Amino acid sequence: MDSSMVFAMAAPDFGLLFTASALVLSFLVLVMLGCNRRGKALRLPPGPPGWPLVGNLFQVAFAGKPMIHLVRDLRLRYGPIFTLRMGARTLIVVTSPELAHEALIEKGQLFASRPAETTIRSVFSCNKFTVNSAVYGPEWRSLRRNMVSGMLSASRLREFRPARTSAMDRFIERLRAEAEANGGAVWVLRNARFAVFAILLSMTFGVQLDEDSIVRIDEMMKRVLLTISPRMDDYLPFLRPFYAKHQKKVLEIRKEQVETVVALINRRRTILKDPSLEPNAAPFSYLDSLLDLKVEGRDSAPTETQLVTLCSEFINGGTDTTSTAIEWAMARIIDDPNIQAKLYKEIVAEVGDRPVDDRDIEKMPYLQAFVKELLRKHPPTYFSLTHAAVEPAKLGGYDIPPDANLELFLPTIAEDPRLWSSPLEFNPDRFMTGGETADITGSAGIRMIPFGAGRRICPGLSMGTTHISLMVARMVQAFEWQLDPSVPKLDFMDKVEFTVVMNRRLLAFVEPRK
Ligand code: HEM
Repeated sequence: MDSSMVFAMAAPDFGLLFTASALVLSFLVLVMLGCNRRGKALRLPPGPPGWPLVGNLFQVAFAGKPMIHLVRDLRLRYGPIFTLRMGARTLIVVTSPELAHEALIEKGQLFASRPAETTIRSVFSCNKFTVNSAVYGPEWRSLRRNMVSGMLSASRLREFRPARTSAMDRFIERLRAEAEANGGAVWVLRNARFAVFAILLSMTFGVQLDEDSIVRIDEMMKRVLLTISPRMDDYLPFLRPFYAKHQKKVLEIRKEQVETVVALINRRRTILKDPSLEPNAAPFSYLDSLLDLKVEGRDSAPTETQLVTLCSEFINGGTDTTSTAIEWAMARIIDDPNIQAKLYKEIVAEVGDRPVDDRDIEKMPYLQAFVKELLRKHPPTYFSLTHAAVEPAKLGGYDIPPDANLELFLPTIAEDPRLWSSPLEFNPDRFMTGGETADITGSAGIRMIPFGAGRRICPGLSMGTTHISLMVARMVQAFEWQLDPSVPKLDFMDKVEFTVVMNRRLLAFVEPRK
């Protein structure tokens, strides 16, 4: 989820960039002599020595491996908390359960804020007017309270059962049709992503959309996600003038997003005035909760563009995270026929032929253990969203200035050999009765926190786990899952693509069960 870990080198003017680099080099001597007096007074966590001005930026960018892998090397060398200076930004990376507990639980309030946004992100977040980007304070509290009570509570989750069930039916039919057309082959991530996106769209606007419209909106949202990936000038602000062309493109994409989403907002407004126009529309939607929302510290309800931003946050927050989990889930199920057999046996014993729905999940301990192990071994994001201290703070005895980006690396927590037996093994049985336990909220101690922990914990935790469990159950109930016969063995290598997906897209072969 932490996109500050990837560089999207959005085509700048390389001639100008070269000139700028030459200028920078000529300034280096001056910089070496004078810069960062403030930093000297602080005792930051250790980290690799960097160059003046750029810090460790080029070492990280040209390390030959992505940040998600580099972190493991760096922690061996510098310990469980280390500093990377990425140009103008200071990243402090936390990799151990003890330090995560200190930051998120013991000193939860102190580290509950978010750092300054990049210029592009500010455009898409309406200057931090979203739950995920808002600084810790009354505005964040209002927005988050509304999202949780308005949409993510257990009762709302129940109300949307019909929409979820019909999206699941369509999902299984899509898989069936794709398999029939391709000799049994299906692309797991693409189909899962589409299904989750459709559910979140209908929860956000309460309208039924045809497949073409869903695809069109999804493509637009993907363009937005690509656009907000960090650029070099986020770390080296003096390069900003060289990204003028890209900045123009950013504003065009924002305009496209606003136009697309405003059309959906207007459609919902029309339905609210006269429900008979679309009898299939849901009685409630996330948008409804926002229309007259009173946000602490603001006089008026959200503006049109703020509504666009908040609705987009709801849809995007849950789409890639959930669908990524489904891709890893099916890979594990294909890789270990024993797991698939146990899941299927439990489903048949619990519901027989009737399609599984979310009420059944609570009665399926093996499915729940499988989903827990899935989120332990394959958290959809390896970094939690970036935290920031509300004031100068200490962590692990080191100084953490408020303008530093605090990054929590989740896999090393969930694979800590001091906390887990055989941590690298994928073994759902570890969570069956009498085995290991893990409270994924982290409040009873931090052992695995795929949703973060503390005040900024993911508000979509229940919905996310419900969707994953339900999709896995429906997929195993409808089909027998097999390995692509042209591949000798599954490759569990990972890569970042918004979330952490399989390096080699999962193409699975399915056989309908009946
Ligand atoms: C498997 C599914 C999901 C995973 C693994 C996941 C993971 C995360 C993580 C790691 C964070 C950062 C927590 C922190 O800052 O410490 C987060 C925050 C957030 N997530 Fe999720 N998420 C999932 C699903 C969802 C869903 C379904 C929604 C809403 C529809 C959602 C909305 C959010 C929001 C709004 C935040 C920001 C919370 C805040 O800053 O107060 N997520 N999520």
